[in-house]
Amino acid sequence: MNHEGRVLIVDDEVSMCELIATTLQMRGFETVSCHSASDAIGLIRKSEFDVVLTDVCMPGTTGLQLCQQIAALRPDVPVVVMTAFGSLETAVAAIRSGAYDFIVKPVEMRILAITIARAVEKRKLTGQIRLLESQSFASDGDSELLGDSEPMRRMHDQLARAAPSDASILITGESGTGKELVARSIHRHSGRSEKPFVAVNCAALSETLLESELFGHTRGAFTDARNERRGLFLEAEGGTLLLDEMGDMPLAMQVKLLRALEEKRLRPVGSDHEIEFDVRVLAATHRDLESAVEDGRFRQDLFYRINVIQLHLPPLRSRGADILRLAAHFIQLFAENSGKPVLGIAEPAAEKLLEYSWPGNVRELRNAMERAVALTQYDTVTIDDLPDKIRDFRSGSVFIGGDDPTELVSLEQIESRYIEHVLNAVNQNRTEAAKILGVDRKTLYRKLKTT
Ligand SMILES: Nc1ncnc2c1ncn2[C@@H]1O[C@H](COP(=O)(O)OP(=O)(O)OP(=O)(O)O)[C@@H](O)[C@H]1O
Repeated sequence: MNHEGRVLIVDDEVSMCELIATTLQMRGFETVSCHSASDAIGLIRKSEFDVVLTDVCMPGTTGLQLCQQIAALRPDVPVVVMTAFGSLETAVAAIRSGAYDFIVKPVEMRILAITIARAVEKRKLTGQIRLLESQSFASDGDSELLGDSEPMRRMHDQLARAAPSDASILITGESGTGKELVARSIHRHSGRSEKPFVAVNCAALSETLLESELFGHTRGAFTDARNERRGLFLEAEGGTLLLDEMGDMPLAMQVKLLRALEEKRLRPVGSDHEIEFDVRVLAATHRDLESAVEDGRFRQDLFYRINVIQLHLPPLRSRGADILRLAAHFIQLFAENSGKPVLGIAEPAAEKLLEYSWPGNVRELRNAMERAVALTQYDTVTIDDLPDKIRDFRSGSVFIGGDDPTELVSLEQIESRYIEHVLNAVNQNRTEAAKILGVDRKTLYRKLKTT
């Protein structure tokens, strides 16, 4: 890909989009245009961009709201906002909404090109810093894998047995259940603990970037490759490499990865030579890889290669009293960090934590406790310090689904609505849904087909 960066242009005025696109293309940028914020979000979810350039005034979702959505969805993608001349308030609001920069309309094309180039550069730098941070994560107190509930004990047992072997391990579990923490723990308890632990998020990078990130590249392999890069496999030499969000790896990359793993050799992008490596590979995913294999989205041969041992992290809602142990641990951590004398949690608040369904798992609990410690006016976390979602959560109601609570429906309808409800709760993971529903996967598929 020979271009300076990929820019998404969002403006409801088609002629404006065309003018900007031509200007940027002439300066070597690749551009994609769309005419509404909702189309922009759809494109950002599907494809990789280095910068988003958006107008503020658009019918429907405004450019400022779009900034906020991108900041939540893809904080690594800088947004440049076009504001009307003389409207300083809008420019300030844009920066507050998470925009990286703004340019004033009527747009001066030379300034536009410089601003976009700066934003692309910024994105590259942040990517490198994140990578460094993930590599230098020390094994401090915050990285301990807490939990004493039955499912977590089983997990700890399996971890202790699997860690010293050199086998590939597939770590599965919903988002926020602690998969990365488990990977670090496997590394610490293995014969490779003195060597590096390196983690890479396969979902965050496009196919080309991922290949050069993993295998490295020679100088001049592509436009941006001013220097040679060793790649993460070689950075992790002798140690452990975690391929996080493995279920999102592009199919073409899966082929290259499988070859490298089987031959224990890799070829840096742009090089004629293969290099041997010695790295233990761990993979983590919140997706249902077995279904992905059945649907042709994940290669079966690669699945067998990485799934030598599987460690499954149970969702937080099934860990019983661990919820309170973890809450206490996080309260202590944030109380120490903020210097606030918060000692524990009041009973009604504790009951709510046990009742709640925790779709975001341990990460959600950690965030809730950080917020609660900041908010509380007492020496304990009270029910008022919990987010509304948790405080207002009602469990135990009879499940009917549908919009009308007085509606009377057939058992068959309840079954199909409940299946849909469970699938939504577990991110469409059919293996996990079948477990919760107490049926095997084949039965679940059959029921899905008939509904
Ligand atoms: N058992 C645990 N004990 C203590 N802290 C935990 C535990 N499990 C998870 N955490 C904390 O919860 C947060 C989320 O964990 P982690 O990033 O490992 O989850 P994950 O499953 O890899 O998430 P994702 O699938 O979204 O990448 C981290 O801050 C981690 O330290």
